[in-house]
Amino acid sequence: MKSVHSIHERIRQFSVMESAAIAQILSSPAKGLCDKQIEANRVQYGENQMAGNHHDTVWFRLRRAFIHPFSITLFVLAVISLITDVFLVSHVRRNFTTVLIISVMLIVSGGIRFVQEIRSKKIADRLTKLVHDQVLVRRNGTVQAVDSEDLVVGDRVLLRAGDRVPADIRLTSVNDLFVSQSVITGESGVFEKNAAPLSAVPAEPAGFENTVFLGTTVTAGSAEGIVLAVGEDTVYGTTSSMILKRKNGFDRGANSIALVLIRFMAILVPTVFLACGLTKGDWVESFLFALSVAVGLTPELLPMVINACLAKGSANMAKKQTIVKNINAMQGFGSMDVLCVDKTGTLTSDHVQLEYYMDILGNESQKVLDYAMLNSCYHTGVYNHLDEAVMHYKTMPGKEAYFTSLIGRHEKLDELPFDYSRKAVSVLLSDQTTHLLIMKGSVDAVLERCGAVEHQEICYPIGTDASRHVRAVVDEMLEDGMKVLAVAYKPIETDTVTPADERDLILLGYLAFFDAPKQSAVSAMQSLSDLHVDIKVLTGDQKEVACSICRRLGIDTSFVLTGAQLEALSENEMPVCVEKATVFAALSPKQKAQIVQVLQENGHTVGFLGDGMNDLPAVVQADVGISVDTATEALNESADVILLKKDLNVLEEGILEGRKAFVNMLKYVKITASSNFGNICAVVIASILLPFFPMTSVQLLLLNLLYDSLCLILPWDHVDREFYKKPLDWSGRTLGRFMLRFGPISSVFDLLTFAFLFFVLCPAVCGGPFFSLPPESQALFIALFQTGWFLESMWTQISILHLLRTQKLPFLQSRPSLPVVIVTVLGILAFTVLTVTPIGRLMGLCAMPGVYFVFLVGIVLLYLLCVTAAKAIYVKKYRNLL
Ligand SMILES: Nc1ncnc2c1ncn2[C@@H]1O[C@H](COP(=O)(O)OP(=O)(O)OP(=O)(O)O)[C@@H](O)[C@H]1O
Ligand SMILES: [Mg+2]
Repeated sequence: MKSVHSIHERIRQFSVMESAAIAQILSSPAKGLCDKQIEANRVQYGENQMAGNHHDTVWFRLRRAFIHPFSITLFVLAVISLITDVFLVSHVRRNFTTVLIISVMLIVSGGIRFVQEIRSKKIADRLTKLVHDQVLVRRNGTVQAVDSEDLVVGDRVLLRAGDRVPADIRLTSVNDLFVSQSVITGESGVFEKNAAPLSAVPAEPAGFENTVFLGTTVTAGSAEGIVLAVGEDTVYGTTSSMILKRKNGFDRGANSIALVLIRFMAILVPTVFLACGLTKGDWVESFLFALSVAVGLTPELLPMVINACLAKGSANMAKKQTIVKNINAMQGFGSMDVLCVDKTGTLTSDHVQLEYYMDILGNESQKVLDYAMLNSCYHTGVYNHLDEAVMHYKTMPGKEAYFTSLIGRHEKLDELPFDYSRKAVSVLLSDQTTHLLIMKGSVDAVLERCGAVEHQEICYPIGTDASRHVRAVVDEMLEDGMKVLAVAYKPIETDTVTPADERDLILLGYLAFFDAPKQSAVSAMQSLSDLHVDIKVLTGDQKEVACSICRRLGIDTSFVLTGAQLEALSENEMPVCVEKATVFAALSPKQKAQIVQVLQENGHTVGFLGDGMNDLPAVVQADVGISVDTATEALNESADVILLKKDLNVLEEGILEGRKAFVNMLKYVKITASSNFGNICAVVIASILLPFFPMTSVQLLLLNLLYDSLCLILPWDHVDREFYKKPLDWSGRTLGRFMLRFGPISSVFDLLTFAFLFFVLCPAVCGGPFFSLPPESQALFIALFQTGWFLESMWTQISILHLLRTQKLPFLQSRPSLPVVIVTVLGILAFTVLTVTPIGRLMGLCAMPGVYFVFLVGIVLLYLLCVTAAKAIYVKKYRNLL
């Protein structure tokens, strides 16, 4: 096994070399690789893909379609029958039919699976293409955008703020490059990188100051570098399986379902084996029969039905502006009961406007705007809506020349990029005569670094009095829901800046941004709360602004928690307070994630919708991380779901689709498992009482396969509103009770059928009770009995599907979709006809006398009546059917 951090030898060696030497060794000229070299390097150093993606090929799907417990059981049966029916018997008695039938079943079931898998894969591929990661590289002398998976060692990559680093890259030139590499090293905070060779090879990834690693994010600046390692050779590739947080809610649910079924099997299968073995003495046949029972009990098409439901759901969501990147997150969508959102763009319009630029007393001031413009223009961090709003002034008619000349007169020397814990950004500029440090940021962050205030070109030392004045001006704007930033500056001698220089600044004034509350958010929130999804607002903005906006949108602001208050909470208070509050303000990125985590620990399935770099930790932490397509690449890369439009209404539709897919999955699992369980119980009893097997292994498997194939239509079924008006639980928790309530009812009717067949119908047709008959008539007796049960099982299973797919009266109050009706009706007809065809005869089935169908209709109706009553009791007791 590889060590936790395995740094590729090439990266280690090259870290101490000049970049020109590296370029020569990797034959990577300054104008980039040529096509021939790209292919050569791909062959030599490999592709930029992780193992998981590689293996998801057509071959992989083919293997998955054909190798699983169901097909293996069939295969074992085929081999055994090959030995007993073909090899061990004389030439004349040789019989290939069973082997043939089983082989056909194998191919058909694998084929259906395969087609379905390929369809799902196609949908998934199409969706991921929509959100593909693109990188800028220099190739053939031009700069072009390519998929990050196409990168090869030796490529020259260009990086900008907001990018997710696409490979392990040695930097060749940098421009104030800052990266956040917590994915690799676990340390939070941003680190500056440079392009100079190191003096010695460091031991830890954190020490490689001239290398950026796959998976880390560029928070500020820009750079160019040569790719040294791709795919699994990267540090991320060797550690990702350990570090990457898996969204495993889905697997957890699937496992808990499997566990319930395994428990049932563990009891039933040995019972069948022993019962048959002891009563019939044929242990080999009993073993095969028990094996088929085990297979019969599993909803073996479950993975396929799930895939089909999820793929169908995600395709529907794509039509509604929601792209599901991680298909397993669909389940999260179905069970999500708390949705955390940020403020800008979600609750407010996305167009933030700079409304006022003013001095410390609140009068308009051109100097404040000029300094803000210089700051926004020259810092190279991830741009957000605030910078855009400032820069917008540059394009105003008549102002362009003024601002262009202002910016032209200044030259940038250095910067301290924006980060969400400091909540401020500084740039160091030179205007030929002096060096000027200009800072803009949250009022608190800037004010605590100021030693003086400036009014009409005169500086006054800051006193307690001044800060009270400052507060008065700012508070008024905050109350109106404005976002306020402070601007400060100081002349400085040096050519570079460090955080220590950010003190004794002179406060110049404020910028007030207006961000109108979005009226459509009100109705969206109402419909989300109708769907029982709680909304919580998590913002980095000040409490006053957040409250003002929330109040205008009708969000409860009676209990608001700020970042500082959150920090002061004890371990016991935390879960209670987080549960109670609906608005959280002045949060750091880490606190956003912390809140999501606390909510998860409280038992919620949490979604998080955000669009900034500061939302990244929370998006990763959430069960469903949602971002917007205009968000930075790093965020989109980590999100499970991407909205093409940042709008809560879009999300509501997504949630509904998720839940519908989910209901159809649950229908399949619960209905199939319970009717299989009922059948198996009847088999156990019958095999003890009867002198022969109530059904052959092959018949049992065929019944199972036919029924399950019909269920493949379920993803296309309508879903009743009652089922999706609340978040759903994906687990085996209620599966057991569902099976135990509905399964035995079907067993009772199976046993009634057995009695009718054994004591009435078969003796009447064959001319006497079983034991009094000669062997040929006994064979007919058995065939009639087995066919009778085959039909009864099939008819009841299909009709029960219609009964249990809804809480209401089937057909009258809740209609299944047309495809479901067609498939099930045709299914019943086809399988009934099958019993009189030559294929049916090969499987030991035979034509039933007409009178049996009269009995069959009667017994199915009686069965449906009983289940309807049981359903009413079940719904009354547990309030929900599925
Ligand atoms: N470009 C910027 N320059 C200076 N300061 C900034 C900038 N962007 C944000 N800030 C400061 O950081 C704080 C938090 O940022 P922001 O309001 O974007 O957080 P947020 O959680 O993303 O908010 P929202 O919920 O509205 O999206 C702001 O209130 C502001 O003080
Ligand atoms: Mg934001």
